[in-house]
Amino acid sequence: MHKLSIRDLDLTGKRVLIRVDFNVPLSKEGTITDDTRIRETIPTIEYALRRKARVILAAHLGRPKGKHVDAMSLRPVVDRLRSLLDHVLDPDENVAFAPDCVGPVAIELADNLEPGQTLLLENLRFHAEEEANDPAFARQLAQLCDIYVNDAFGAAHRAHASTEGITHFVAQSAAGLLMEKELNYLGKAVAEPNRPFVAIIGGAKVSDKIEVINALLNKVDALLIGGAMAYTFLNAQGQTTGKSLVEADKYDIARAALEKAEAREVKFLLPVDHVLADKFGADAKTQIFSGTKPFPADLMALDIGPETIKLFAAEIAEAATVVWNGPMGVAELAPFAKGTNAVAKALAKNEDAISIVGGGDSVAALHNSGVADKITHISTGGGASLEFLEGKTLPGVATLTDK
Ligand SMILES: Nc1ncnc2c1ncn2[C@@H]1O[C@H](COP(=O)(O)OP(=O)(O)O)[C@@H](O)[C@H]1O
Ligand SMILES: O=C(OP(=O)(O)O)[C@H](O)COP(=O)(O)O
Repeated sequence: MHKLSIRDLDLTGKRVLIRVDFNVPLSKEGTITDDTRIRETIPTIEYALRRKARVILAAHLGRPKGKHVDAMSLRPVVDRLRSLLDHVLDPDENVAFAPDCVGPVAIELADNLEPGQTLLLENLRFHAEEEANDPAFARQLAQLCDIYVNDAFGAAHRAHASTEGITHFVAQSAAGLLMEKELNYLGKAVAEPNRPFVAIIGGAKVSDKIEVINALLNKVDALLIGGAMAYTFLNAQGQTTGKSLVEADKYDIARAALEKAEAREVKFLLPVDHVLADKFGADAKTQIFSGTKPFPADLMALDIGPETIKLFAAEIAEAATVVWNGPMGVAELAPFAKGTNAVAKALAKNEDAISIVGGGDSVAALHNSGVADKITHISTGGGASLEFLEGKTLPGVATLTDK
């Protein structure tokens, strides 16, 4: 990588702001259900603390849309972070928390940090200026630090104030250890992928990821679509899908992708059966529904069905490289986790293939399926890894200081 690395810098005594991706899945009660993203950043934080940096951590959680939302506070992350840093911190040392990511309190807490101490800032996205990449807000973040490090690979596809704007107001911007690891691994894995190359896309961020599908069609031999993403495609093909999540303004993109797949002879597999539910909840009434007839109007699809599982598993068994982002259904609720678990197991079974799984919820689901240790690379980025594989320049990387 031709970008400055945290390893190139003298951190001693400096206020080092590390942008991390702590966008972890939370239970309804607000407990962290998968801490992979926090764990994966520990080497960078530890590296800085051991060199006596004054560490300031900045992150987002969820999509609060510029408002303070209690359920999306980063405060619950403090305890987990403290325990994961136990081997580095003094026994009586705590991770400090700033209730706002900018402003006088954040400045005072950052200035008062001693070398080797850590401060976590409240959710950046409680300010609309973060996603708007507002220069004045970026400058406020920059005022907190002497050096900026981006370790948030999972958010590197966003040109936000904390991932892009801030770099214009600090002297040095470097990649963290996790960022370097992800870029190195993903860069090598897909430069010359072993074929057949299969991509599996699911999840709920349809408008973000549907555009990526078009680009992936230039690279892959087969594309398997599950999760909420599937219903925009089925709808675009004329099937009515009840109350399933669809994004009607994306039909044209969906149709174009289907046509491109046909023209390029890329296998494009959509679910052929579904688990339909009367509501979004663990106690929903469910039924299996197959075929192309209209779904009952009052039901929604929350998982792929058994025939689809067979179809997808057969494709995965033949693959030499598999990239997977986005659960096949609402995997955080047990009645709708079967499809995701089955895909995870199919991936684990194909031990000869290079398998790459990315995304906050996908990785959480992978851990729940009990086969995470059989996956070649678990990435902390879903959308970010897809955009990187597609060959796009990630704004959060492009803007770092050149070596
Ligand atoms: N059929 C579906 N209908 C509604 N939501 C779904 C469906 N399938 C998956 N989801 C939701 O998708 C979310 C994960 O999607 P996404 O954020 O794109 O994945 P990742 O975090 O792995 O990148 C989960 O919260 C899950 O409930
Ligand atoms: O969870 C994330 O992305 P992912 O769901 O694609 O893995 C990142 O933290 C980015 O979050 P965003 O998609 O709300 O910008």
